[in-house]
Parts: sequence; C-alpha cells; structure tokens
Amino acid sequence: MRLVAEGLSAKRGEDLIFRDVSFDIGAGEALVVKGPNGSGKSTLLRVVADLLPRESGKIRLAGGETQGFDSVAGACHYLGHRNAMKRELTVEENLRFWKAFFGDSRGGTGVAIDEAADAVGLGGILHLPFGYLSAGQQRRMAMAKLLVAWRPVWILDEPTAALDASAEAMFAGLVKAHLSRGGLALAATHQPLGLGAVSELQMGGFAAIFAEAWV
Ligand SMILES: Nc1ncnc2c1ncn2[C@@H]1O[C@H](COP(=O)(O)OP(=O)(O)OP(=O)(O)O)[C@@H](O)[C@H]1O
Repeated sequence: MRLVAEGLSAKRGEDLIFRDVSFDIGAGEALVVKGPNGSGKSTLLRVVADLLPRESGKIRLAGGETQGFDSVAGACHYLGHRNAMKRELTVEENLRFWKAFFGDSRGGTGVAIDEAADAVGLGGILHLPFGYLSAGQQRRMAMAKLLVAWRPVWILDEPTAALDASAEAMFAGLVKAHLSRGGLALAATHQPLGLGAVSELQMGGFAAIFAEAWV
C-alpha cells in the first residue's frame, strides 16, 4: 500500500496556507513534516485525514493491497494535539471505547487493552480516570489508542510533545514496529522522532507563498 498526495492546497478561513504539496509514502516508510510555527503542518495532516477540506489536489491509497480500505480517512489513525480521551472515564474505558469504535480490519488486528497499556509503560493505571494522569501519561495513553485497532496509516501531529526521554524512545519503538508490520506514518514534529533516516517534507507556509508571489 502507498499513501499518495498530489498537488494539495488548503485554506484556513480566507487564507491560502500551502499549495502544491505532493508526497508518496510506501509501506514501511515514514515522512516527517517540518516547518516553522504556523507553516501549515497541522493543516496538512488534517487535510490528509479528511478532517479539513482541501482546496485542490488529490489524496489516495495506491498499490495492489489496500487492505479493504476505500479511503485514506478510513485507513488512518489520527493523533492530534489533543488526546481524544474522556477525562471522566478510566483509561480502560477510554481504550475500550476506541477499540470497539475502530474495530478490526482486513489488514490486521489490534492488541488487547492491557497489552496496549503495557506497551506504553502504563499497565498499572488502567483503573484511573484519564483526567488524573499527568500530561506525559495522558499522551502515552493516546498512543495506546494507536495499538488497540489496526490502521495502516498513522498520522501524528507533534506526537512526542510532553513526553520525557524514555517515552520518546518508547514511541520511536512503537512507530518502528508499525513500519516493520507494513504500516506507514506521516508525522509533523519540531523534534527528532528517533526513527533514523526518514524522508522530510519542508513546509514554507503562507509567508513563503507571499514572498514567492512578489519576486
Ligand atoms: N480556523 C482558522 N482560521 C483561519 N486561520 C487559521 C485557522 N486555524 C489555523 N489557522 C492559521 O493557519 C496557519 C497554519 O496553522 P497550522 O496549525 O497548520 O500550523 P503548524 O505548522 O501546525 O503550526 P505549529 O508548528 O505552531 O503547530 C496559521 O497561520 C494559523 O494561524
């Protein structure tokens, strides 16, 4: 499977944030999106996940085996700035919800909830309300969400914000395991993800578009 984007452009409000963005990510590969604050990294990721409309361009799954997914949105896990967990529910209840919500797919199955919690180093606190956890623990649990149901495309927006060094290394291991399983990842980040040599996409943002228009 491949994730292919061709000539994407997007607006926020009336402003063109980026234009003519293209990439092609194969199974087992990660693309890291870089750029200064406000350059459109989050906007690009949301457009790819179909959470925001695009102004122009195409996004598609390509390759022979698309694992039964007929859209990129259906094939992806999106980890945004927010953790998408209910503060009042326990960690276990939150993960149980997400596991049932996503369900399994033809391409693979997710791991059990306690296994996912163990994988992010938080096996002992499944009974606690999510709102009791520290910021770093909350982020770890959001990562466990990626594991409870199989989705080949991981879209990750600043995934390691609020994480300590050991959690960063843990997350790098999760992403590498995902890639070795044939998954792929698109990640926006300001800091290295510890994935080794990966392709990078540099966003210039509106300022770059403006400058280009006036040369
Ligand atoms: N709802 C909105 N209406 C208008 N402009 C918006 C809206 N949301 C975001 N923007 C603008 O879109 C631009 C891109 O924002 P985006 O969050 O994609 O940038 P980013 O590269 O992810 O930034 P950061 O590194 O700070 O997370 C910014 O200039 C922002 O002010």
